[in-house]
Amino acid sequence: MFGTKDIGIDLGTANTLVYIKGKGIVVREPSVVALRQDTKDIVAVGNEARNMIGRTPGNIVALRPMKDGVIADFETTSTMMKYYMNQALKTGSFSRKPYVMVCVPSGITSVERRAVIDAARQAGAKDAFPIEEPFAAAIGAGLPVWEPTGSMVVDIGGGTTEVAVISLGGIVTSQSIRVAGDEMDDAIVSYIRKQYNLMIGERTAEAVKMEIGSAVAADTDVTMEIRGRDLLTGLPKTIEITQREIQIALADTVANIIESVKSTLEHTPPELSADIMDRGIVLTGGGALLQGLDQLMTAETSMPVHIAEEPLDCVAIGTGKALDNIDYFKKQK
Ligand SMILES: Nc1ncnc2c1ncn2[C@@H]1O[C@H](COP(=O)(O)OP(=O)(O)OP(=O)(O)O)[C@@H](O)[C@H]1O
Repeated sequence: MFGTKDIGIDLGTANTLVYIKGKGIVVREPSVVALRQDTKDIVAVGNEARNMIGRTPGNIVALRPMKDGVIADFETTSTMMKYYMNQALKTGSFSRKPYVMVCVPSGITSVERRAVIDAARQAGAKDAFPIEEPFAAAIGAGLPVWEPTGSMVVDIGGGTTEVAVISLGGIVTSQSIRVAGDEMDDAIVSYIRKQYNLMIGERTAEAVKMEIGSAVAADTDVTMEIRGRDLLTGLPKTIEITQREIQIALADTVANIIESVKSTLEHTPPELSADIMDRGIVLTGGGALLQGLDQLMTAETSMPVHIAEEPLDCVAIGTGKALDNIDYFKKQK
């Protein structure tokens, strides 16, 4: 049995969360880094860097190093992780070097995975272990992953949607698609551009999605004002859009996510399908919060669908809880 100060890190494409056993989530920041372009020196990390997206002068760039589920810029990713780990280490006195469990996006290569683990060691871990995202999400959602029963989790993050069926501590069947929250934002940007000749930023699109986005037949009375740049005049302009329009804008992306759930179910052994039928499909990740997505998925799959409690925190909590079974991960290594 290990001490209560081990660390779980959810290195997500959109958000990075750090969980300390016995303390809960101590860091929750966007996975964004601002760099000076010429020297590559880091100017800001997290919220401060996020506020710079789309607003930087020429020599500074604010970027999401893991956007799209792949590590585009590996050194920056490692530096960002070390920065967050150090922040977490500062929040408590550690009697010894902590064990660290890191959840990495499933799109990354084994070389990149290795490098993330090395970066955690360099940042002060006694040892570090990788954990697969849907597995961590399922643990965090409270699913009985170690038991001989089928559980299905759909983790809809920023860059990727992971669909997995888990039983007896292993992933039986899974799918990972690069369609998730970011793609919803892009769909809103392109809808507004086509319909209104208005260019809006990705942060505005995300705000629209969170406020009035919907996966099901939506209300034309629910509206929101948005600001952007008129592509014809080049001047700033404000328009009003309806929830129904955003539902139309998001329809293809939502259909892709539901399609991957259906096809994973088709590849699921019948005994496990029966278990999932009883327990229901569990949605985690920020995308689970899209209004009506659970309803639509229920209608399309004929399965019960539940949104996990605190969907944005499931992966981080799962990495932390996985530390209770650290022997299992040591053996896997
Ligand atoms: N209320 C909401 N409605 C719709 N989408 C939301 C809501 N809240 C957050 N999101 C979206 O959830 C996504 C972030 O989710 P999350 O933090 O789970 O991703 P991540 O773990 O960083 O990414 P990945 O799983 O790809 O590594 C963002 O695209 C964000 O816009």
